[in-house]
Amino acid sequence: MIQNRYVLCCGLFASIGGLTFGYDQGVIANLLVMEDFQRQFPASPLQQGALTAVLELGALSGALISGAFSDSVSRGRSIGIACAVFCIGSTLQTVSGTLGQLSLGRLIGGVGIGSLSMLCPLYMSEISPPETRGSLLSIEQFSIVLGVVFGFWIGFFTRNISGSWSWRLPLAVQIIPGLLLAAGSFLLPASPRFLVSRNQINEAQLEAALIADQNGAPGTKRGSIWGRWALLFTEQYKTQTWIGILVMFFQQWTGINAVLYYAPFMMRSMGVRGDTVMLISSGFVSIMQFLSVIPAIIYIDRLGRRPLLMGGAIIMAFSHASIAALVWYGQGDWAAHRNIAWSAVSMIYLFTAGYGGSFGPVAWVLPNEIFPLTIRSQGVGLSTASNWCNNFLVGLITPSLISVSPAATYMLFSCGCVAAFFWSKYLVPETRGRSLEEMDTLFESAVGQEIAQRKQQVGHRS
Ligand SMILES: O[C@H]1[C@H](O)[C@@H](O)[C@H](O)[C@@H](O)[C@H]1O
Repeated sequence: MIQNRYVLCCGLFASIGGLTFGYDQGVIANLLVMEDFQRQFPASPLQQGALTAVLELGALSGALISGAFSDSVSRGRSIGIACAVFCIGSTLQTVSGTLGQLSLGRLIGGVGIGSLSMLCPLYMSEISPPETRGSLLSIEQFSIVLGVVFGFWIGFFTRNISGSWSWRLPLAVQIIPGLLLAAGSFLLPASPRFLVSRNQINEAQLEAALIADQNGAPGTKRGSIWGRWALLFTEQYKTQTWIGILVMFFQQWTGINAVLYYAPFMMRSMGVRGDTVMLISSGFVSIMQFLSVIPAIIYIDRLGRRPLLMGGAIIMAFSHASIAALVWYGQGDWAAHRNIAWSAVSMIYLFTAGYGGSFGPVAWVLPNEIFPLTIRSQGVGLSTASNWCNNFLVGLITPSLISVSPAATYMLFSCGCVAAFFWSKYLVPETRGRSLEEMDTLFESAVGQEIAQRKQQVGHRS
């Protein structure tokens, strides 16, 4: 990857989008327990849940809206617009004085985040060569988790500032990456001519050439927006569409967010108290997620996507099942079962490591490499929407499940991981090292022909 510094720099820069996504997820855990925040926004448990969920619903619409419209303007311009929406939402959150304003800010910010979570990996996939596409796209996950780590620790350190700056400051900080990406987005779209001259013809060039070509060269007509959405479910493309939707479905039903959002709750039920709860649950869980994505970035293009998915699914299924057994055994009296409690905590870390090296990054890689150019924005938009939709559903049902039976909750997620294993083994084709053209043979579609034709057109015009 280092060999192609230009691609790496553009990819790294675009991955700032992931940072905004993770930051928002990381920061909320701390805000909800801050004194001044609770005084300013007294909220029932239901309202607290709604405050978390409203961002996910905004993000879900953001991903779908961008999927529909990002073909009308360049990828770079779309990223710029999404950043502007994100910054407006973040500013509103920072200055808000009522729960309504704060929720509106999170809704608007969510639309920006959802759009960025779809647009940035899409852009990254289009500029990267096949040999390093997996690693480059895994940087999206790296950025998301780096954002979670920053969000958590910034909130953790500002929580003792007196007055409303304790929570306004961490909310304001997120505007910085938003502004940075917005400013840089104007430089992002690569010039086809420039890349062709460097012998780096790939999807980014094709896209840029298509956008520049308002009338569309012969054979490049892309149909109406609705027509392209409908194409997703035709015989020719439905395999890719379902892989995109399901990889995000399984990512969420591994239970990662149940662990992230509700780990403090579980730690408390094990008798751990005070700041330590936050630290060892949210704080260290996110650090573990961050550390475990590093081997995935290094090995994803050597080992392939499927081995990572299958290996991760086994580790996660085992960890969840062990937690279920330990919790079931020890929950009656944690004080008498301290070792069991700490074994369960260590299984949470094992689960997170398994997730961080598999479904965490791979779910951001796969959807971005399997769709043909004609329907790529819509396909990636729908897959990303599946991420947010399932994220929302898991968040919605987990508290009720845990209140009924924590052990059964972990067993449910263990079953999700077992299903994810069989799905990866039997239904996911290996995309490692294949150029986007070669996806044809995998999916038996005409994608490659379309791309090859476009490349020729770009080559001729340059
Ligand atoms: O890949 C990300 C990441 O793992 C986040 O920590 C999680 O909160 C998201 O839901 C997921 O899509």
